[in-house]
Amino acid sequence: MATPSPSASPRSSASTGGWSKKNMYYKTVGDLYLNPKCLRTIIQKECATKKSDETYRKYIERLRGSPFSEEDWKNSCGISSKILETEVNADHLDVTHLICLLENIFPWNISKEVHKDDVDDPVSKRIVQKFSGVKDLRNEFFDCKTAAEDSLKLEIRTALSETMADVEKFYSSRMANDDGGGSGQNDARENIFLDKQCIEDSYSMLASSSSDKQLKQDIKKRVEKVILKEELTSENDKVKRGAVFHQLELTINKGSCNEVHEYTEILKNSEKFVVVEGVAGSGKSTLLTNIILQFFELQPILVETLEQFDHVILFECRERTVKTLSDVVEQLFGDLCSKQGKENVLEAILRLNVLFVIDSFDDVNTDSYRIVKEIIARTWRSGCRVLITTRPHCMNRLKDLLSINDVSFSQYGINPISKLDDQLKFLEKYERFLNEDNHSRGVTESFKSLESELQSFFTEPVNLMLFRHLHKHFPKKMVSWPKSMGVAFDIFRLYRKIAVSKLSTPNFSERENLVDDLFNIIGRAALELLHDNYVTFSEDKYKEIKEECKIKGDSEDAEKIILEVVLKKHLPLSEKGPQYFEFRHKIIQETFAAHYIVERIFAIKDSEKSPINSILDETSKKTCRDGGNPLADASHGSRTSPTHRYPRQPLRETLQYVVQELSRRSPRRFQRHWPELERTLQDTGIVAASDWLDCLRVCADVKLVAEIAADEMLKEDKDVWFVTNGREVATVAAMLRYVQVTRIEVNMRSDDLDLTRWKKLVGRRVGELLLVLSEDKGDEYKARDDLLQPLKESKVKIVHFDGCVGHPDSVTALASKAHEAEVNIRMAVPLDLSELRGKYKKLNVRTRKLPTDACPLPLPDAPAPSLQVDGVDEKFRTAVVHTITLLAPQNKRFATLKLQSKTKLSESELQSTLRDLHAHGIRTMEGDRTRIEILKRSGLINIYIREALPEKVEVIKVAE
Ligand SMILES: Nc1ncnc2c1ncn2[C@@H]1O[C@H](COP(=O)(O)OP(=O)(O)OP(=O)(O)O)[C@@H](O)[C@H]1O
Repeated sequence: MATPSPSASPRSSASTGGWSKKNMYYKTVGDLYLNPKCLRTIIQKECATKKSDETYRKYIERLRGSPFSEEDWKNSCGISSKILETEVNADHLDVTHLICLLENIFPWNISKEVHKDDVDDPVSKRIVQKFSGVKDLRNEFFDCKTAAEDSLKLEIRTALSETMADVEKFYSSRMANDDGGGSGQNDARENIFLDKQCIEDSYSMLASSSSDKQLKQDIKKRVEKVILKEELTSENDKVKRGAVFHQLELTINKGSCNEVHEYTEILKNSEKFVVVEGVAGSGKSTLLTNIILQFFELQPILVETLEQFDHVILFECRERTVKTLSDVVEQLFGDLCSKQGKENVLEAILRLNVLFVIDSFDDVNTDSYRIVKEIIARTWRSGCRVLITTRPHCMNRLKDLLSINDVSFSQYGINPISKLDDQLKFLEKYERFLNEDNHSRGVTESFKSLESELQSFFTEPVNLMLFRHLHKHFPKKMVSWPKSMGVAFDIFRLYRKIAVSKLSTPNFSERENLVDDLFNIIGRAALELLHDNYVTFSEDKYKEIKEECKIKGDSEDAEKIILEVVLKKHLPLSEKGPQYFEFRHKIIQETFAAHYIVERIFAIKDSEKSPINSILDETSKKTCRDGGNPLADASHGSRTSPTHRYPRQPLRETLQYVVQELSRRSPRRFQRHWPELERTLQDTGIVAASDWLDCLRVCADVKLVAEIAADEMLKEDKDVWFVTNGREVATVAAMLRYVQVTRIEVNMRSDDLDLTRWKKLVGRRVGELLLVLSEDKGDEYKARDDLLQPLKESKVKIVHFDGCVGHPDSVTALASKAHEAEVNIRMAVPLDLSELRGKYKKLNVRTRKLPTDACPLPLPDAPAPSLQVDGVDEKFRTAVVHTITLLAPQNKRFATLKLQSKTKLSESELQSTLRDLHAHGIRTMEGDRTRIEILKRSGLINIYIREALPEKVEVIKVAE
């Protein structure tokens, strides 16, 4: 291994002149990457007769001449059996699986005389053993980083070079036997071994402070040029992304509730993979670009632990200009790659701490899917991490891919922007940046004046952006905007208006007709591209659309303007990479395609039997590109109608927008075409309950969709429906029209709950309801009594309530519907809870100190309630005793008593408090003896008061 020259010392050790421990560590990690590399090359040689689409299981079965029984297969391959059953490419296999493959292939190749001289004392067997040895050392190294620093590193290197030497000998003699030596031998060597020196040199370049700085500067310049700003429309409204970025919240789903996190915590945990799932337009790509801008210090760094990465590499799955991961690397490190070779540079990069940022897994094509798999396989045991986004319907597919590769990951969802305050902040940022203060007041005022139900439709950034644009173009119409969840049709109307305004033809209706003709062409192109799974397309395709528009358009200008309005040129990060084109947003492509289908439906004669299928079949016939859709089979497999030539999965959202637009424009036509539409939706993979729920989110006001979603939920025995955000309030309310289930569990921030939608849900619910209303930290005593009022007139049965209550009417509402319930109340003001008597099986009350002049408000006594006093401060004794005695039930018995304080309370004060309470006759049912318990982590204090009062009250600290 070459020793780095002083000039190439990495930046972290620039002052000391030597390699830092971190860099040595990653250098060794890098060496270990030669191990799988070498293994893969051997596999390729040993599998010379394997067909490219043949799985390894099938290949081994072919070698042995008979299929495996399931048991034999599992015995032969153990944990690798699953992946070898489906994988066809060694690049996607990790060391464990590669070794297993070699173990299974060598014996057959020996018996089949591929290695005829290797029968006695087989060298191949020793090679496999040696690789296993390196693998064990490698695992030890990764599991124990401290030990890895010293002797282990040496051992690894020795074992690795011995293995390599054996491999080289083994294959060299074979090559010599095969073709008499000469050039063949060298070729064989080159195939097996990467150029270590080049890797070393690239690594030095990437890791040394001066050249790394230069490389980063070069990339930074391109990032600045390509992603620092976003062009919103063609109307000269470029914004600096950092200035308008709304701090999104992320959620982690914990069963029935969502845990909310700031987006800045996204890399805080240590999982190798972080998956961010979000509906169309929820801000996934924007989040990633924001992280990239932070990494290159084009914005202040807020994302925790981002600084620990040496490089960030962006890969967009909709890309079609690269075929391998080394191509992706070449896009960024072009010069270095032309000197050292892109594969060597990639190997060097994998020794560093690199964050791979992969956007839109749902858009993968055959090539980009291969690259994603390569990233998974090659970053599995390195210092690299991966951040990947997807729309929800491909989440399961991504999960399968990760789990088949044994990759653990954390999964976040993007929280909808539900609070009015946040929605306004989002809008204001854009207007302030675009320097449209007066207009801004207009936009935000206009938004404020919308009915709250309408406001609650704008929970995705893309919708809020649309609101801005619509306000600008249809200011008067905003008030009368229809209360449908969908905005797709409005997107289309907006673009039509912008396009019409760009034309110079004096006659308005002529302009409109021209735009309609041109949008028809663009809509058809949008559909054809989506049909073939293309979100980005080449310049040739762009020119083709342009030519067609030219034929239709009266003037060349018209077609130019319109293409500029709807499409955009995508600038690649790489200087030399080919440019490509796309719609301004995928949603725009989808809405244009949907509009095209709807227009065709309108134009078709009533007698036409299956208009939607005819339109789609016609599209299939026209398109001849093989867009490759690796997710199609797995995500809906047998659900795809065998009668269609191509999978229709890429049209999933488009057809949902068709439902939305058609039902809005012509309920009669919609009813008539629904049976066919339903089947077509199924062909796109909308089959399971979760798929229909997804569809319902887009068209919640479409009764037919709600009915199917509800039915599917029941068919799948989903007898408890969970509601964790505003979207689910709407979808569950829609389904409740048709079906009642055993229980509905609502667990969300009260701020995210829109009153109008909530009233609908409560009004339609008959039966059990679990209601947990949480507040942001610090706001635990903010009551939303308005949310409890609708309970009064409802037919719900509250079985669990957790929330803050601030008015006696809310207690009455709760008491009227609670039955055998667990009730956890935070009292915002002193309240009489006696109405709850007989309604609960457990009552936990939290309160702050009551005012000195408050009168007694005894809690019900059976079953004994629990009480927690929050916000206890240093001089607490009197106030705490006063509060507890005022709330004590008639029999003075509490189940438990707790105090919560932000500051450390003095033990003697606590002991005196307990004595005072004892003197007032207060007792607790829990606790074997009188004592005080301080919980170490939370600081919560349990007070146990039994009859016997020891002279010195024990204060003990316990771990939770
Ligand atoms: N956090 C944000 N702050 C400000 N604007 C945002 C934010 N997120 C998204 N936007 C705006 O909304 C638009 C749509 O967002 P984005 O493209 O990131 O959504 P997406 O989830 O990646 O959509 P898709 O799944 O359709 O690809 C962006 O072009 C941007 O203008």
